[in-house]
Amino acid sequence: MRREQEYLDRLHARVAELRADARQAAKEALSRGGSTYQAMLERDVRSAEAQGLAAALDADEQGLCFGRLVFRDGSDHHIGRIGVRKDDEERTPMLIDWRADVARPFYLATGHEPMGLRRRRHITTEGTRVTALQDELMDLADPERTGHEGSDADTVLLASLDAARTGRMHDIVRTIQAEQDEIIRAPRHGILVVEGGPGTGKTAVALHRAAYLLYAHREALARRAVLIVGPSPVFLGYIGDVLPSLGETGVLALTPGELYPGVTATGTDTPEAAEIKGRADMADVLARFVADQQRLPEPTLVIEHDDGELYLDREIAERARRRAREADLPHNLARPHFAFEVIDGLTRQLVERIGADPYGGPNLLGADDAAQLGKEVAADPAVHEAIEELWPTLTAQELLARYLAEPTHLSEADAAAIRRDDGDWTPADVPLLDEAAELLGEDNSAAEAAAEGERQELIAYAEGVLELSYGSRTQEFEDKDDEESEVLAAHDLVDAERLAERYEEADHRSAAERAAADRTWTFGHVIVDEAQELSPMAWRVLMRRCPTRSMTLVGDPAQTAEPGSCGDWDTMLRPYVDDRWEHTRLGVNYRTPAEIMEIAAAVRRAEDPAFEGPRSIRSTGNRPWSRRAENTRDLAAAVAAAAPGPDDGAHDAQDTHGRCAVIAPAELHEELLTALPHASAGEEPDLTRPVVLLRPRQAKGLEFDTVLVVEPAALGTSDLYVALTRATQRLGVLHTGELPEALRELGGEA
Ligand SMILES: Nc1ncnc2c1ncn2[C@@H]1O[C@H](COP(=O)(O)OP(=O)(O)OP(=O)(O)O)[C@@H](O)[C@H]1O
Repeated sequence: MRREQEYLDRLHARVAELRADARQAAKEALSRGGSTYQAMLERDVRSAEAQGLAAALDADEQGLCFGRLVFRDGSDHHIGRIGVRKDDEERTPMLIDWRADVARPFYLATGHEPMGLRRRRHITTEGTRVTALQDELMDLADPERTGHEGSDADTVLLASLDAARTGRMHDIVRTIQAEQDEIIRAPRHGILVVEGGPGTGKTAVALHRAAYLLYAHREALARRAVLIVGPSPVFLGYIGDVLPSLGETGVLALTPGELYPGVTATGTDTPEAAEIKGRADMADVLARFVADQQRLPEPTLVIEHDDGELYLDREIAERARRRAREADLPHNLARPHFAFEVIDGLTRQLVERIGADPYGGPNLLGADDAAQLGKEVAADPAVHEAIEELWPTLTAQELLARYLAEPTHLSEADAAAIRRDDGDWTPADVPLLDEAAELLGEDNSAAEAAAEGERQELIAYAEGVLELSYGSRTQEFEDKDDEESEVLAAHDLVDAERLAERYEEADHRSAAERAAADRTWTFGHVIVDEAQELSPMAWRVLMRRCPTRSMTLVGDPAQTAEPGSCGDWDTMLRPYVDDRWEHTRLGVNYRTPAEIMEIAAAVRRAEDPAFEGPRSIRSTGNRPWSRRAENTRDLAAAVAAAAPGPDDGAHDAQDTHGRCAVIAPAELHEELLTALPHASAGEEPDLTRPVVLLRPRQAKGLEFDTVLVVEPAALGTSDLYVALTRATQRLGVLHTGELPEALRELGGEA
């Protein structure tokens, strides 16, 4: 213990040095200029590394070093959440990153397959103090004894599973299990599906996989960033500490409703509307709706022009539309083709009329005259108004708002279900907006004009500076150097352009930050949690964000709650990769004790007799209970009595009370809050509070020491299954009406 403590003290001293260095390096890396692709790449990689290191070093109190591997060949390594090297010539490793190959035996070695190990040590720390050692002898012939042998890795695992929850997810680097390790380190390319029941560590594995990939493919991923998609803002908050504690910051975490930059989906759809909007057919429906915007004049549009009336008739418009469509470009980008053809058609009309030879001879106008007329037609605002009427420039938002106000190409009932005149965007609108943006094409002209404007301003500024210094010269000098000064001005102009370019390069945002603002960004890897919930339209968005199809999808079809989701993996993925995706399964439930899992599985079995839940790794001896109340007010009082009171507070992460969630249908929240004024509730409740009141959907992916499920009969099977499996220790069920059959056997409160 003493020797380990001394080692750790040296390690922490070194980390303190590195922390200061990393902060400085992050600053320097970001301000580094350079115009070449390589320089920008290096900057991104360096800054990601340095920022990550700083973040990981900040988190070092949480157990920087947690293991030690002693090999038969005499080599000996400490394992930790990041790699740390000495400040000597060889940069000798002091701590090996858990992701390095050398560290693998820490997770995989067994008595049967010792992988060259003599001894594996688990080091437990509190802050910077070593509090316990557990040694596993891998070589029974080894005569050395330390007095810490006897326990095995499960002791460490079970202690971590039993610990009180803090409302924030923690990393599991100390105790990654072999089946999880395989998934975490699976090759980057291709689609990997990780399926598993509640509590099997899918989220934990997905996050550690992100950390592993960022480590193993630093260059590629620091530049393109990793996208993590999770079900709700509360969930993203819950998992938000894990990657920074592992030193990784190059990750963008979004909910499916946030995938369209600039749009916040605050509205809600009926389940029916969400299902319709999520159907794969909607891509085709929107494409047809875009084509509907490319109209023909009915009747002929008459345009007052200086040289007489112009008739934009069906024939001109039809030809122009055909030509524009042949260009096979998105709507907004094809518009110039349409405009060109219309102007051409109208000019011909004018030429034929003005130049007509009354005696029937050839047209009297020459090519120059015709060109001049063409220019005038092209400059006429009335012509452009007419073009805009027939082929409007549209944003995705405009198009979708138009569509939702009057949905077409759907059955009457479906159209009625999604019709909406105004109101906020909903999560189900987001994939439609993205689809619309694809169909319309990025209309970058405004952004480009703005960028060009900015560049011109900089050039003008540089010229202004030049003029100032030029003006301050003596007259004599000016006269003499007239020619040269022009050369000088041109020279400075070039510099001004360089300046403008550099201005663009000095974009100090990280790749993840740039990705957040850019709809067309493509990520180096995409991780989707609760992947079973996504609609076919949402998959289209994610596949566009990841053309390399380097993806990890985790989910549990048995927990599917959204009406419009794809349901099974094959339906989800076949359209994109046929059957070229890999399927893995996690089968051990680390969260829910056996007593609770049994009840939850019974709920599912009522619908599907063949259902098998994941196997719980532990039991707690706490029997789940139920309690009936006469009416809603008594129900609320019973919930309040079962939940921790305002003074049993969990005010810091170290407390032992843990966290309690009350999971209840939305209709009951008001009443429950009167009885539980200290509970955190609302759209984004604070999970670190001792009591949290949640709707069933909000509870997805989360976990608590104690869970109180209220009125289970009001929840659908899937929501109920999710709610029941959130507890790590205790479960209570409170109700007024009949219980679902699977819960009727529950005894009373102990
Ligand atoms: N190897 C491990 N060591 C320690 N804890 C683990 C390990 N694997 C999983 N856990 C813990 O088990 C709990 C459940 O993990 P996680 O939330 O990742 O499960 P999940 O499969 O995503 O569950 P759900 O589908 O119910 O949301 C978490 O507290 C996680 O930290």
